[in-house]
Amino acid sequence: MPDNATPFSLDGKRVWVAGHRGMVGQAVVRRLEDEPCEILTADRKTVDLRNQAEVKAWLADARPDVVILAAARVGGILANSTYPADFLYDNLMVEANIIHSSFEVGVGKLLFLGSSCIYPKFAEQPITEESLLTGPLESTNEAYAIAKIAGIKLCEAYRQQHGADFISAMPTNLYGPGDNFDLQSSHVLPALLRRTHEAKQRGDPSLVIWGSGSPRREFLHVDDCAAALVYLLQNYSAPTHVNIGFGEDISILDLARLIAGIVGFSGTIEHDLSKPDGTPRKLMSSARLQALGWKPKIGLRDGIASTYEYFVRMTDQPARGGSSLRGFAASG
Ligand SMILES: NC(=O)C1=CN([C@@H]2O[C@H](COP(=O)(O)OP(=O)(O)OC[C@H]3O[C@@H](n4cnc5c(N)ncnc54)[C@H](OP(=O)(O)O)[C@@H]3O)[C@@H](O)[C@H]2O)C=CC1
Ligand SMILES: C[C@H]1O[C@H](OP(=O)(O)OP(=O)(O)OC[C@H]2O[C@@H](n3cnc4c(=O)[nH]c(N)nc43)[C@H](O)[C@@H]2O)[C@@H](O)[C@@H](O)C1=O
Repeated sequence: MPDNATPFSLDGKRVWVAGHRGMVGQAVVRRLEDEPCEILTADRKTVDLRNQAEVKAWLADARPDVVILAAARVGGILANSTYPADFLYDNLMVEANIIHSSFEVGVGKLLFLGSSCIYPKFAEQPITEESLLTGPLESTNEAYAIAKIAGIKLCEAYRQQHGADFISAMPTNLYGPGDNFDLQSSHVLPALLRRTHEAKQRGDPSLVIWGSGSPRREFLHVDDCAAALVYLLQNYSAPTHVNIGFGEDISILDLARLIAGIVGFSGTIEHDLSKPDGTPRKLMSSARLQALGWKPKIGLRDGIASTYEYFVRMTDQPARGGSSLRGFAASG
């Protein structure tokens, strides 16, 4: 069987999960523990992925058969719009270093993770893979989106020029255990879980959400995302990137109401209109992935409820000597 044929077996393979400490990386590691492969990891102190020499040396030494590129500078709407240079530079460097050096050391299969923000701001809904580069991007995350589009194009180019089996997946907005709960830099779902929990604890009469509440987003549990990523590794080999979505979207106001119900907060919801709304709607078509034979299992209500249990468990820990909840100590 040629190297880039499907199905691709992970049996006995050495798989490097780049970004294994992040929300997606942790979920991918959990999922790969069910496969007969060897999982390789390297933390930021060992390899700064923006540093070409460090990435090259690490890959030349570790010699993975498979690379899952789940490392990136990631953040919500405010972080993206406040630090565009960091989001563009870091992500371009991480992708370019890992994709190029993986090719040089002969990695057999590489999976690059992009994001649904690569699509035009006013793309037709649900958004198909063909919408890429058909219109202007949303300004709040243009820098990040351009870096992610460059990553897709790098994978396509190494496939076209060198026959490398490099593929790309575009997950929708994700949530779950291991998420960043920092109120300034996080995405909406972890931010609202934390803010609603704290409002309930304080007995606040109201809760503030950013923007008008009218934008619609599609949310996928990170364990479903990890399952889809491993499925794509095993069953997909082609130039076109593949959307990974949940199949339904929800307005931010309805998400806030859903979270309030799960947390048990009965106050009112108010709006901070100084904060951006971002793209009005982002519902992807996952028809290509479904045609390959994969669909999600975790419903939004159940997924949020289990993520809230995780959050409460983690926030309990300072009393017992220190929290491992990401972004918890850093914000107010
Ligand atoms: N979260 C979401 O809603 C979505 C995420 N994605 C994509 O999924 C991927 C993972 O995202 P997610 O898990 O949420 O992000 P996280 O921020 O949780 O994790 C990112 C990981 O990348 C590592 N990393 C970043 N920069 C460097 C660097 N210079 N050197 C070494 N390691 C680095 C971080 O290391 P450290 O722990 O040391 O900081 C961290 O482990 C990204 O490609 C993202 O674009 C796509 C769609 C939605
Ligand atoms: C995954 C994806 O994530 C980002 O794009 P986004 O979907 O716009 O991000 P978000 O989750 O931060 O916001 C979604 C919506 O929710 C509203 N909102 C309300 N209240 C809070 C709140 O408290 N925090 C945040 N962050 N948003 C809030 C907010 O105003 C917006 O209307 C990019 O990083 C992008 O690059 C990317 O790939």
